[in-house]
Amino acid sequence: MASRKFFVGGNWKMNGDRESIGSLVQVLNNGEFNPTETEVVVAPPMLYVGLVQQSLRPEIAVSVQTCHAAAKGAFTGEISPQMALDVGAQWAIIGHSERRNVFGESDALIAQKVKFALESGLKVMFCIGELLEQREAGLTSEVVIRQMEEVRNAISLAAWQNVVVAYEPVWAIGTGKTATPEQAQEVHHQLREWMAAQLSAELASVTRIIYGGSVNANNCRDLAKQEDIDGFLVGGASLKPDFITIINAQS
Ligand SMILES: O=C[C@H](O)COP(=O)(O)O
Repeated sequence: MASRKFFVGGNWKMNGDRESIGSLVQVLNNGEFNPTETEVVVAPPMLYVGLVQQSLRPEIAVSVQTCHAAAKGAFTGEISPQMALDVGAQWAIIGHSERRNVFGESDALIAQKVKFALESGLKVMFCIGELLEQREAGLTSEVVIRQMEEVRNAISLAAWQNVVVAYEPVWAIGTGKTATPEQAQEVHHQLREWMAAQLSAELASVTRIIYGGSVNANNCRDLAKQEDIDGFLVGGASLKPDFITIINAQS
C-alpha cells in the first residue's frame, strides 16, 4: 500500500451555485492536508469548472464529471476532453453509476469515453459497481469484472497509469448505506487480483482502487485502514467541511 498515494475525489454532482461553490472553495483552500501524502481532486458541475479551477489552491486538481468520446462536433449538451483541458481540468469521472443508470450509458460507450479521454490527455476516475439486485444474486464480481473488461479491451496497458478505479456499489450511493470495510475490501481485493492476472503484477500493485458510496467523516477511517482501499470518491460529504476530515482519513 505504501507505493500507492492516497486519493480522494469529491464529486459535487449537480449541486451548488456561485455563492455556495465560492464558500466550498474557501473551505478547501483553508483546509489542512498534506498534498505529498494525499492526492485531492474535485469535480464541480460543468458550468463551474473554470471558475473553481481559477480560485482553488493549486494542490487540488479539478475534474469534469463526464465527457464525450469526440473532440468537437454536433453533440448537443456534451463537452469534450479538449474543452475540459482548455479550462484547466486534469481529470474526468467516467462511468459513474448515475451516467450508467440514469442516462443509459453502456459499458461499451463508457469504454470509448475512457479511451478518448486518456488519449486526449485527461486522467480518469473510472467508476464501476453493482446494483443491489446484482449483489443479492451473488453477481458482484461478475458485474465489476465485466465493466473492467470493457475498458481493458479498449485501452493500452500504458494508459492504465492514468486511471484510478472507483468501486461504487450502486446500493451505497447517496443512501447512507455504506459498504462495510470488509465488503469493500473483498471487492477491491478481487479487482486487484483480476488486474494482476489480466494486466500485470506491476499495474495491480500501483493502480489506486478507491471506494465510493456514502463515505463520511465517521466511516472514512475504518474504510481507509483496509489494505486495498486507496482512497475515496465522495458525493454528498464532499459538499461539506467534512470533506477535509475524509481527505485526512489515512493520516
Ligand atoms: O461519486 C460519488 C458517489 O456517487 C458517492 O456518492 P455519496 O457519497 O453521496 O454516496
